[in-house]
Amino acid sequence: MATTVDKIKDIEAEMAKTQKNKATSFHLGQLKAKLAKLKRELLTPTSSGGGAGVGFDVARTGVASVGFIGFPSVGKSTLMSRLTGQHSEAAAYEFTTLTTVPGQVQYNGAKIQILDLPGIIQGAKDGKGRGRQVIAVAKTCHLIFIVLDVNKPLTDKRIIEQELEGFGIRINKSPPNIVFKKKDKGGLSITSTVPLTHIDHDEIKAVMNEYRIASADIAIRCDATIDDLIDILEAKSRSYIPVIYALNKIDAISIEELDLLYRIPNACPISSEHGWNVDELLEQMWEKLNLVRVYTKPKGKMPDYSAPVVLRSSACTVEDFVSRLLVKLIYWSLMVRQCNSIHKTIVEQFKQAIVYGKSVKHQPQRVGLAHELADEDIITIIKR
Ligand SMILES: Nc1nc2c(ncn2[C@@H]2O[C@H](COP(=O)(O)OP(=O)(O)OP(=O)(O)O)[C@@H](O)[C@H]2O)c(=O)[nH]1
Ligand SMILES: [K+]
Ligand SMILES: [Mg+2]
Repeated sequence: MATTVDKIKDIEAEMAKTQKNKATSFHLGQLKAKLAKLKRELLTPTSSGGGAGVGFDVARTGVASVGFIGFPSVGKSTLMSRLTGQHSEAAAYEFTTLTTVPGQVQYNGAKIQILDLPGIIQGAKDGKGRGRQVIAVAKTCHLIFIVLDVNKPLTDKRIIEQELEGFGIRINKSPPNIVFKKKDKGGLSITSTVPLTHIDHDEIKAVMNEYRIASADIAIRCDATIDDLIDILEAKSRSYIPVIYALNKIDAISIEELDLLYRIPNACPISSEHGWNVDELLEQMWEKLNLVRVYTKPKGKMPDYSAPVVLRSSACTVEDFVSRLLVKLIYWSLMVRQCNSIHKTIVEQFKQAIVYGKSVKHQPQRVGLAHELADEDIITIIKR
């Protein structure tokens, strides 16, 4: 019986020899949808393999995690030790690192977890080496550093991107602006707010047919490709993750070569060994993570600027803030054995919050639990 990998190869071969035109667009749409389904099958963790495994899953700490992806010996572990002070074995031979090595960096008052990972090789997404487990860990990170050795061909960059994309990771991209709503009846209704230059309705129908979707509203609000549409249908297995290209070992190249590297978007040239430009890398990391620092101000007192509560921008409401405080409080009360004194959660006791900062129009402003906080806001919680 043909394996999933064989089936994928067959479809890719057929797509390569099919020219794109009006007559073939239905067929091509169908092939793309089939391919996406097979790839999902390949990457879904089963008891017999796939997913993360022993030595790969580590406890998550901090407000966000950053994973390192790269070919062997590009300097991932050297960078890890440089950033965190946590030693990760580095050596001149390939596959020095064999498991996930966690470390932590404290930046702007936020604890950020750093995950040094084993090197991957081309074909990792198809099950070569431990690449699948490694990329599975990266897929759960909030930011990925693609570490590249500047002495090696720049085509390595593209190969790594393809490996990540093949795993459902979308790099430095937000989800396509397509609103998809499945219905019980009424057929397919396809509308678009911009001219579609990459897809026609035949292709869309072929994809829907392959996914056995007979009735749905599809509102396309960008010049989408068929891959964008499939990304929406496969939303559960897609992760949109920011990436920084850490271009390592610049100590080994000329100034002229270095100039060229500065033109690459989302990149940061560094030397892990010498610590060159690592500050810039941390700054870029901070920007990409888009974290929200909130300072607490006890009523009638000055704000506490020494220890912000740090939230991710995807969960930064007053309620998220309060829950975080609660976690800290429970932890603290466990430490001093006062569990019984916290019988009511702060959320239950919450009356309102008084906020100063970028998230509010008036300084200060009274807000409720659903209010979204912004970076460097100051908050006072008023209890019932
Ligand atoms: N010249 C130079 N060499 C470096 C730099 N960073 C790392 N190296 C060297 O590159 C080699 C590989 O470094 P590692 O940190 O082990 O690389 P890795 O990517 O973790 O390798 P694997 O774990 O095997 O995938 C070592 O000999 C390092 O000393 C750098 O900035 N400049
Ligand atoms: K190495
Ligand atoms: Mg290593």
